[in-house]
Amino acid sequence: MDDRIISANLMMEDAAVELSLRPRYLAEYIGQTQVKENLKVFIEAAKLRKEALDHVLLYGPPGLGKTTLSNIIANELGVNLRTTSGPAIERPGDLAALLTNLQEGDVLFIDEIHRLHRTVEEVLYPAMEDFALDIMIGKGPSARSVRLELPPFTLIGATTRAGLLSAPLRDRFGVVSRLEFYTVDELAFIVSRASEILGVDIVGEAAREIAMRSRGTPRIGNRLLKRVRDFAQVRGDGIVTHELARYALELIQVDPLGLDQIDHKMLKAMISSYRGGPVGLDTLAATIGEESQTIEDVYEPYLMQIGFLQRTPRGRIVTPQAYVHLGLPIPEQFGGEGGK
Ligand SMILES: Nc1ncnc2c1ncn2[C@@H]1O[C@H](COP(=O)(O)OP(=O)(O)OP(=O)(O)O)[C@@H](O)[C@H]1O
Repeated sequence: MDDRIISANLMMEDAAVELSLRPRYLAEYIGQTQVKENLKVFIEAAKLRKEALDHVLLYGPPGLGKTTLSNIIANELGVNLRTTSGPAIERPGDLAALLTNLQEGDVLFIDEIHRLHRTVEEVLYPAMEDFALDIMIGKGPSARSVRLELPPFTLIGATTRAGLLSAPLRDRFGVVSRLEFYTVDELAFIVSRASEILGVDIVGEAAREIAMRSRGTPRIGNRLLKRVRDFAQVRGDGIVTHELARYALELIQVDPLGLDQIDHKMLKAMISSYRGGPVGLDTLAATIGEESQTIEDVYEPYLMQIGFLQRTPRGRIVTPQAYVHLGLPIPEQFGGEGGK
């Protein structure tokens, strides 16, 4: 179970709050400027032509706002949104049922689209390309295929692993957008906005402190805000001051760059057992008792983003910046004093 407070994955406790915090229009959606600007034009053009928007693929690490953006796209287009996920569509018939229930221009959102079954994916190709379903009727020699027309619709696919998408599926998306980690300024804005909605009294520096420790991810920012609010209510007078935010974040063991105990454990294990690397992903996973895929999808992207880890063909390497952050001497191969 992934229950780290700095996990970008959706947790049970997030669900209700996220609904209330989710921006509903592009104008309220903070950051991701490039993606937003492009979408604004494509949405406007589709509306002018009274056509369905081209299919959209959103990819990037978890918690950056793919689901939120899909809701916004449907809202801006003024159409219905149907939501499902790759693993939830077990048989081609399940997808056919979803598709035949769409109205003209509707948005179908498929989260984790890289996990679609191959047989389901094949049904999706003609649906995306020609707005048609090819259905097999009968069995054996008398079997024949019947083509069913679908209303024009927009498929939005979301994935954390664009590399796992098959080429034919990827090619059928007209718009492919990569979501990036958020800057501290953007996150501070998101945390302040969430505080307003949740009725939390917070000073600007405290929102910024939370933002700095949110690993570039709004979902984490919102979660840290809720925990800090608890401390303000129980240990303080309800107001989230800078001092209180720092105190609470220290107690919940999220360091000034948003690293938790597991990040520290992983980096330290790489340093003490493998002299900082290179170390292979599977070896690393076994050493710290985590799944390789979790390390690769969830933890590593942020450590690479802040320049603490580097991926090389021979494995992962801890960078000098990480040694400095952990308060360890920089090794000789980086021109440091090493353990001397
Ligand atoms: N640009 C943004 N501005 C304001 N809040 C945001 C933004 N992006 C995301 N959020 C907040 O972060 C929460 C998580 O976003 P969302 O559920 O869309 O992430 P996601 O990328 O779909 O993650 P996953 O696919 O892992 O569920 C939302 O409820 C929303 O409150």
